[in-house]
Amino acid sequence: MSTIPTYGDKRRTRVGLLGGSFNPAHSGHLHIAQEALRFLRLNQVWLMVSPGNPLKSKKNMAPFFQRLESAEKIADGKRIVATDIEYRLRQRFTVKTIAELIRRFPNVEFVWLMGADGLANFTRWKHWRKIVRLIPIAVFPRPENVIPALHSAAASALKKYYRPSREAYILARQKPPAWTFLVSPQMKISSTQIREAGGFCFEGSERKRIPPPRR
Ligand SMILES: Nc1ncnc2c1ncn2[C@@H]1O[C@H](COP(=O)(O)OP(=O)(O)OP(=O)(O)O)[C@@H](O)[C@H]1O
Ligand SMILES: O=C(O)c1ccc[n+]([C@@H]2O[C@H](COP(=O)([O-])O)[C@@H](O)[C@H]2O)c1
Repeated sequence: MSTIPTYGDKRRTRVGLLGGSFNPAHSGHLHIAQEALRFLRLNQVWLMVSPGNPLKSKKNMAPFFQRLESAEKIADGKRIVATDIEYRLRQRFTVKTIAELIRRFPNVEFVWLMGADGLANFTRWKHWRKIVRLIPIAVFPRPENVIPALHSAAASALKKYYRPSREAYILARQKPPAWTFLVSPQMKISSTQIREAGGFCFEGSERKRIPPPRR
């Protein structure tokens, strides 16, 4: 069982937040977590498993704890940590999660990490402009999503806050709004692909097995 990470509570650290459904986790997630550690000079990346993406259907969504387990499998528990913190906070909206994390971890410099598909849809997220004011954002290229992301309404609205990829190493220290689009290798893999190939099977009800959320 993952707990709310406390590493960074007392020390000044830089943490990348990779929010996701992880339905299931895969090498694409691991790849961007590793790239983020390196390019953004982070101390940790938290694979923050969503209790339920507000924009995604519950159909074909595995129970939370199975998705958490799959994120734990790709994590190393040191620099890449799978966390159920959003479940414990009872939060599904990123804006609220980030505000709460900033409040709870005053010494941590957080960066939001997402694939190019996230930027392409970003204006559909609740209070997306507020998210941008709360936290620097690093976007990772993803096959078939680079052009839609760069031509998205969000990219255009946030143009003046764009920082070149070569400055990624200071992004975590920058006062938001600030975002970058990393120049890094792309991985053609998705959870959808894995599910469609029958690679993530789940059955039964999670309700029987899991304790109620703790805060
Ligand atoms: N191959 C990849 N390259 C870049 N970013 C990725 C990749 N896979 C996932 N991500 C990013 O990781 C975060 C979590 O993704 P998610 O858990 O939804 O995986 P997914 O493969 O996109 O899932 P699905 O196919 O079910 O939509 C998102 O910001 C997403 O853009
Ligand atoms: O807050 C929102 O409105 C919102 C809308 C869509 C996605 N998100 C978050 O984006 C992250 C990636 O989601 P997903 O399902 O594409 O992996 C995850 O942390 C979601 O909670 C958040």
